[in-house]
Amino acid sequence: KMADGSDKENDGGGSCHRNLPPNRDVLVPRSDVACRNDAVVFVHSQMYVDLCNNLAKVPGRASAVHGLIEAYGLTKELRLVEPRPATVAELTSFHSTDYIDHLRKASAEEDEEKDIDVSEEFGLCYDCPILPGVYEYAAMVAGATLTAAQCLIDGECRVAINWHGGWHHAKKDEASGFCYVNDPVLAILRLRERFSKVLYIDLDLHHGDGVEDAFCCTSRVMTLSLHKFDTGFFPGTGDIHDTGMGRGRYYTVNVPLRDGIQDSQYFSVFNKVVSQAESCYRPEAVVLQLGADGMSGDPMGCFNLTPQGVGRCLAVVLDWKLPTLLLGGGGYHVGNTARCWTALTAQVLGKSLPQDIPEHEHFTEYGPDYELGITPGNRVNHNTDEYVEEVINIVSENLAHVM
Ligand SMILES: CC1(C)CN(C2CCCC2)C(=O)N1c1ccccc1/C=C/C(=O)NO
Ligand SMILES: [Zn+2]
Repeated sequence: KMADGSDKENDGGGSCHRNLPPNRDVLVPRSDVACRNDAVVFVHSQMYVDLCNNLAKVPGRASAVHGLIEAYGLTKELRLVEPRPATVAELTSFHSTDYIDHLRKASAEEDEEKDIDVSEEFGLCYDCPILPGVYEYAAMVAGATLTAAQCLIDGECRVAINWHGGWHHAKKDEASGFCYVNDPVLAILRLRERFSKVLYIDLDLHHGDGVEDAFCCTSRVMTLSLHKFDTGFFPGTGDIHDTGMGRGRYYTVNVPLRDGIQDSQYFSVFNKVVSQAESCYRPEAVVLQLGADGMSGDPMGCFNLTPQGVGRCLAVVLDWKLPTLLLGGGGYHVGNTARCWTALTAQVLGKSLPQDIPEHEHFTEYGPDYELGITPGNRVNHNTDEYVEEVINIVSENLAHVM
């Protein structure tokens, strides 16, 4: 049974003629669902940073992110909570037992014994090589995200952060896009035990396909992704007309964008779409994936955003005063990813930061300017105002079906 008495299967959702008991969802005053504690939980341990450093796709990124947050003195303002690895039971609340068993066995093998063609079947091949220890890494990242979600459920905080999570491509029984375990899905399933409606927002450059797939048939979770959508660009899903299925129809929102978008246009699209989604869906909790591979200077070289632009999007979400889980994701320029997530961490804390990067272990990553801000490049923007207006109109029409 879910928190609101609905069954897992029967989500009691649907469009305007919802058959929910009227007095459950409408009359609950919003203050009841937001917690009164304004602490900010930050999931961290040295072992966790070391694990992420060695096994995540971008070696050394975890310690650069943590190092900059610490160098700016923000860890003193955060409530640091140690992560613990997710249990098999937690991992299989979404992933298949076969897949998790395979991941665990393959991860334990030494390199030479690995039987490459067997690992094909679970998507564990080229993009997602089975590195020794990848199971421990994936279980710890999932456990960290679940730890953050639990803090929100227990009212320990209003915002909880795990910058080393956000692996949004992993599927029920398949690794994908270098994501082995889908920690956002696990967190949403956990939040659903306490909150009847969860809004997932994905601002990574790539479409959040794994999370969308997990919840495409239910109205209890709305997934909303802004991403690059172009022929041949990974993962290839996230078309504007993909709006979910069955009871989940209209509760999947896709905002496909082109190369070169900058802060002002991105914020304008975000603000119109996400504000309408919040006001018609009225979620009780939010999961926000903030992958930083859309930053100007990222080797993906697609979007042309800065931490300031994403910060304006974050401000809209924080203004709702709902339990909010912040996750990382992509981000392949180590310095810019650290700049982005440090700036966002400070924003959550209501702290303004000096532009000069403080002296610290990773100082050299920030040359030649050694400043916190990122300036947008002067690349061509393929998002015409007409295109953006059309996208907003189509998404807005779809959202009108959500009551
Ligand atoms: C292997 C990495 C993850 C790194 N990378 C680039 C970055 C700069 C140099 C290589 C990719 O394009 N990758 C991918 C390869 C295949 C499929 C997906 C991705 C990325 C997914 C993602 O970011 N989702 O949010
Ligand atoms: Zn990405």
